[in-house]
Amino acid sequence: MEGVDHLAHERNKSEFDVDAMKIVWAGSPHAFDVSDRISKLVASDPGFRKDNRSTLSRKELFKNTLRKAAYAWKTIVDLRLSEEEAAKLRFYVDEPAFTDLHWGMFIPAIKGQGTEEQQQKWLPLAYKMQIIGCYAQTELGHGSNVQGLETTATFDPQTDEFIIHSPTLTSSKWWPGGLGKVATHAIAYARLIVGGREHGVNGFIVQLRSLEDHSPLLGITVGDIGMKFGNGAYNTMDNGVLRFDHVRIPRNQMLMRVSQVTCEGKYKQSDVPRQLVYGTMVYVRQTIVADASCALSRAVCIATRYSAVRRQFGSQNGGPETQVIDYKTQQSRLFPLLASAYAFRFIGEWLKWLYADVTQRLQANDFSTLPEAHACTAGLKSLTTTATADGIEECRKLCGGHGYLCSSGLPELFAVYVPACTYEGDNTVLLLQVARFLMKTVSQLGSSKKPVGTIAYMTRVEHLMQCRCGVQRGFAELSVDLVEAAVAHCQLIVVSKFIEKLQQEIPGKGVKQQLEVLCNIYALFLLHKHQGDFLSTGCITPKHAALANDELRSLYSQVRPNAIALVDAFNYTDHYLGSILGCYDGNVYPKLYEAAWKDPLNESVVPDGYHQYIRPLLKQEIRTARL
Ligand SMILES: CC(C)(COP(=O)(O)OP(=O)(O)OC[C@H]1O[C@@H](n2cnc3c(N)ncnc32)[C@H](O)[C@@H]1OP(=O)(O)O)[C@@H](O)C(=O)NCCC(=O)NCCSC(=O)/C=C/CCCCCCCCCCCCC(=O)O
Ligand SMILES: Cc1cc2nc3c(=O)[nH]c(=O)nc-3n(C[C@H](O)[C@H](O)[C@H](O)COP(=O)(O)OP(=O)(O)OC[C@H]3O[C@@H](n4cnc5c(N)ncnc54)[C@H](O)[C@@H]3O)c2cc1C
Repeated sequence: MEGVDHLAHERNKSEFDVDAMKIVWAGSPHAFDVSDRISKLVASDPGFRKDNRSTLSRKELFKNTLRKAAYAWKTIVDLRLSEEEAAKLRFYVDEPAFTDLHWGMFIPAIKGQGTEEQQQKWLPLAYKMQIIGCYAQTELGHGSNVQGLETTATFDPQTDEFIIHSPTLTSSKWWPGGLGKVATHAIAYARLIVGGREHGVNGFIVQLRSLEDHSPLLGITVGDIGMKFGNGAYNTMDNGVLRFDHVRIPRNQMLMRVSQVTCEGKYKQSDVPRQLVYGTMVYVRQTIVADASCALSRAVCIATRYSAVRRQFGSQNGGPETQVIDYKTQQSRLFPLLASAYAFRFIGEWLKWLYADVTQRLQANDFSTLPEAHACTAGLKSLTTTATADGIEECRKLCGGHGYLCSSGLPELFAVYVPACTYEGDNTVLLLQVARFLMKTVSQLGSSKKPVGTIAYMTRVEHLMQCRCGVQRGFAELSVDLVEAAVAHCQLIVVSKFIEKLQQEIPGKGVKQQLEVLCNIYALFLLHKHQGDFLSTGCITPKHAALANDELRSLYSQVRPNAIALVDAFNYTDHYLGSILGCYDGNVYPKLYEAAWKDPLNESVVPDGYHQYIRPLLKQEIRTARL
């Protein structure tokens, strides 16, 4: 029945203060207030409805996305929302759109790689959305290999301009979000050529479309690259293709914080690492880690609530069947994902601190922690997105057949999420960067340069020094093992930062105890999953492995009575979850049944096509094959 909380009996089992846990999950009382207020604002406004997406054509879907983005901007302006509240509103609108790239990459690129003067010119236009930007780096022929990009930017000293050109088909920009139909400007990455000499890849602000009638400017060929995975999903985003035919831009539209070109045509490299040109990717990778905890927690919330509602087998003397959340196999699949959602939340908080710290250091020309920041953002982006994509699929399977319905919210969540394993850096390519960082650290063991921070533990692996003198097989030859080592390194960081989180003052009855249980589940689940490595390297004995498995079972039993409360702590509205299986009141079956009849296919009792195709079949009016 509507209005009845079918999960009340589960919520009454909770052994901790859920409201206090909501603050922990949000990060602070202020952050909780903003999230709670904005999520309810979006949920209550029919202008942000999203339950019809799966029935729209691509063009209808995209136009609806533009409408929502404009409506969101009007809401932000009318309500005078702060930058923080505006970002939260776009987050809870929950639809990939050009605004992600405008706010999430175009503006950060100008802030990170533009000079003060360039920031003063372009940021006010971008903040007022008087221009709409995208981040055009990837090309048809190159994405991972940035140094392989082919677009050229040739300086013309006669006119004090750069000539931006796509010399080959494979140099066509391909994938940039927002580019296909909306962006008026791009940060385009191109090979800088001055006086016939190449100076690597740099970013250039290029106007693509007229601000009067939105038509592509002279020399610009631009469009959408076509349908992507899933129906709705990421098809709300106009990932685009872009070709330049000798497009001229003023010299002051090359982002010049890292490198400069003077009007005399002199190239100058600032005394900052060239890799700062990659700074926007580092920024986005750290936001992607926080986003992983959001996506995984959404899937876990749905699967946990539904696992408590769903009963299957086990009826005694006509009594109720067993809740599937009580099966040990369901717990062993679900609870490590619940623990991972919390673990990724805290590692996301730490990574945000690390990024802010390295950014502050960079302003003082202190580049000492840049390599570690690159390795951490790359590795943790890879680790958390892989685990989250796999976790969302596991949550779908945990919900049985109904998990495959669009009304479960899980297929759409999966389809929107999985490109995170690729964009902002293919996950394997990024792990190879971590592996390179680890090998460089090993090569420095024994020198005066002592490993600190997240690699401090490597001082204790002196034996690695010997292997350094051993048979040196190439990095490429050992890359599979090195990628595994990179994953292990990142997992150690996640566990360490979860433990550090527990050293902090955490208010609320039973809250710290619950987090300790989840931290132990996260760590012991990894130990169990990789016990072969731990045993073969002598890190643990078979007895330790058995003890760990026993402890895991005990920990699952400790989580069980708190599972619903632990996902309630995410404080997601039913609107944001977009899932009948995960609805707060657990009133699943009536909602599933009601939703079915809303499908367009049920607008008529007799389906279109019956008279044309089925009736002749049934009436044997179609010549049957000779028997
Ligand atoms: C790193 C590469 C793989 C290789 O680069 P290369 O130049 O060849 O370097 P190497 O030779 O490997 O290494 C040389 C040294 O440089 C060091 N290094 C490398 N990279 C970095 C770095 N980034 N920082 C620091 N140092 C670095 C390296 O360690 C070596 O050091 P050493 O010599 O060993 O000491 C490079 O090619 C690469 O990065 N490839 C990956 C390409 C990539 O990631 N592309 C991404 C394109 S953009 C994209 O995909 C966008 C997707 C959009 C998705 C949407 C995301 C959400 C939007 C944001 C969130 C929403 C916010 C909304 C807010 C709101 O609404 O308000
Ligand atoms: C939804 C989506 C949105 C995107 N948005 C943008 C955007 O806004 N702006 C933008 O510029 N780009 C964007 N991209 C592009 C994205 O950044 C690239 O696709 C990504 O960096 C991967 O590069 P690639 O496609 O060249 O993959 P490849 O590198 O071609 O990957 C193919 C395979 O090769 C392997 N591989 C590659 N190099 C190595 C190596 N050295 N060693 C071992 N294995 C290797 C990879 O691991 C992978 O298995 C987007 C992509 C997607 C899917």
